[in-house]
Amino acid sequence: MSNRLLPACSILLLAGGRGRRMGGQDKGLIEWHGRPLIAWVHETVRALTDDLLLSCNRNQTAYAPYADRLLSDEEPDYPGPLAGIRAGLAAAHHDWLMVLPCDAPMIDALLLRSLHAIATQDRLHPLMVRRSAQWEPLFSMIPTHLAARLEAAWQAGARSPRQVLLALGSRALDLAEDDPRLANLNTPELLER
Ligand SMILES: Nc1nc2c(ncn2[C@@H]2O[C@H](COP(=O)(O)OP(=O)(O)OP(=O)(O)O)[C@@H](O)[C@H]2O)c(=O)[nH]1
Ligand SMILES: [Mg+2]
Repeated sequence: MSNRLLPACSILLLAGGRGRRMGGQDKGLIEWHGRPLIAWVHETVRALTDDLLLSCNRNQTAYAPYADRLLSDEEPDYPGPLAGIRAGLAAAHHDWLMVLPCDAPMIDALLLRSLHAIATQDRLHPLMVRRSAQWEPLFSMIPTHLAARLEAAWQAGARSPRQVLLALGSRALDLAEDDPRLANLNTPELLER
């Protein structure tokens, strides 16, 4: 069961950020309990897809072992995670794109299987994790046939993944606000945990 591919699902790991709160470090490559953050996420997702994409804007050589294909943003200067999602949707080989951040090392495969199972009950809409009232577009599933609509939103100036996925009719997967599997490591203090 745990080694089974998620049907029709590409996975995109987002590691294309500036890492300002980490002093400008490339967050996915920061070590946490002896390994880069991206290695923890990679270990969890590797067996789930045969189309593993990774969005990064620097250090391509270091990231290469953690994906089948690397993508980078078309626009310079870090336009935000929607740029990575846009590139991922255009590149994905499968009907669905699962989007995950590079800095959530405690994400687990059971949660990702649930996200996939619930999303694929409905072929039309994205599914986003929601914690209390907070939508989390970087833990999401997007049907790749929505690429053209996302592209239109991008061309119209949209840059917020949350707003775009809501406009595309995203459904919610409700999880507890303090669900440890979703913990994001955004600052050096959090790395001490
Ligand atoms: N492709 C791409 N991904 C991004 C961009 N900005 C952020 N991300 C990714 O989106 C996810 C969530 O972003 P943040 O947690 O804010 O990370 P960050 O932007 O590197 O960090 P801060 O500069 O401190 O906000 C991370 O996995 C980032 O790598 C971007 O401009 N392009
Ligand atoms: Mg950011």
